[in-house]
Amino acid sequence: MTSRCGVCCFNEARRVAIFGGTHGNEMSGIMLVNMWLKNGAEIQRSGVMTKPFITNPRAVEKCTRYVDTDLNRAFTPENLSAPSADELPYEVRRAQEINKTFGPKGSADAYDVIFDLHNTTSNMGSTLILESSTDHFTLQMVHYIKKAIAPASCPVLLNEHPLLKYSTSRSVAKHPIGLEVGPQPQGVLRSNIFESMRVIMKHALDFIELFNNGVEFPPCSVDVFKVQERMDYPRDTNGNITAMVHPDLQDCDWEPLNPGDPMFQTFDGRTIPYEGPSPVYPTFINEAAYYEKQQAFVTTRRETLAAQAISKIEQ
Ligand SMILES: CC(=O)N[C@@H](CC(=O)O)C(=O)O
Ligand SMILES: [Zn+2]
Repeated sequence: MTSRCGVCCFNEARRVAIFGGTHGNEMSGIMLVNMWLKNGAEIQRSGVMTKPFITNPRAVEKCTRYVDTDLNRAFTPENLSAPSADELPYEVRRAQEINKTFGPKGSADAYDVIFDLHNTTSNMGSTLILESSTDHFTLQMVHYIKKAIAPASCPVLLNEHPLLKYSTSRSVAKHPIGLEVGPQPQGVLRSNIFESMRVIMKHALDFIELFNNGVEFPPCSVDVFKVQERMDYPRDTNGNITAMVHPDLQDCDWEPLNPGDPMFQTFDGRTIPYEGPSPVYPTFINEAAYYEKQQAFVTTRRETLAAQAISKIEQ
């Protein structure tokens, strides 16, 4: 990136990948990518090479989140630099292969943009996930997508948390972006979720085409939900959960949770309230994959980010 008069200049985004099956039981992304592998006409844009790719084929085959370890946590410097060996967990070997093909992570050779398609059992709608508040290219892209799908909403989750941020598959790209659409049960394909995901991808690729064609995007602001804290279920000393997400909180992703509001309900009907100091916006409420990660939901706060003007570097 270079800068002139407050405009961030980026190279054209020529190499773009769409990942599906980072989790092998999140069906909409898998089905879309498989469909585009057969016929990629709808994801083609002039001047852009868009590569659909199944990231965890063994997990997809078994329709399970992962085989040995979560691929979407595996792109750490340690894993990516480990000497290749058959004894490594399958997903670590796979992360190394993906890093070779689409990275190397952090290098000039890395893909420009990677979209990573996920589904959640939570009622999150179509959510875009960002890993950086200072990547003006992705900020402009999410601003474009939000405008394009309005009045439908498209919340943006920003995960820059020093402890809760993880090493995603998409993180090998210069501009990583996650797309999380729900609610959809694991292993189930829902047509409304599939279509929402497809529409967002259409607008995202349109944005890249406009950018490559020289359209300059003026400064704008983007409302995001910034990750604050992981909230676990109440558990007994054996680690078994002793309460459920409260019915008043279930499905209420992105709605304010105020101090004193019901949060969990014990099996004998007692309510456990939220006791934080101020309102938060919960999301990933009751995500199936997060029971093993000791997370009932994650709290966020609203923030408005400033996106600088962007333009392509003229060659
Ligand atoms: C439900 C699920 O898999 N969510 C994703 C979110 C992301 O891609 O950042 C994950 O935990 O990896
Ligand atoms: Zn996922």
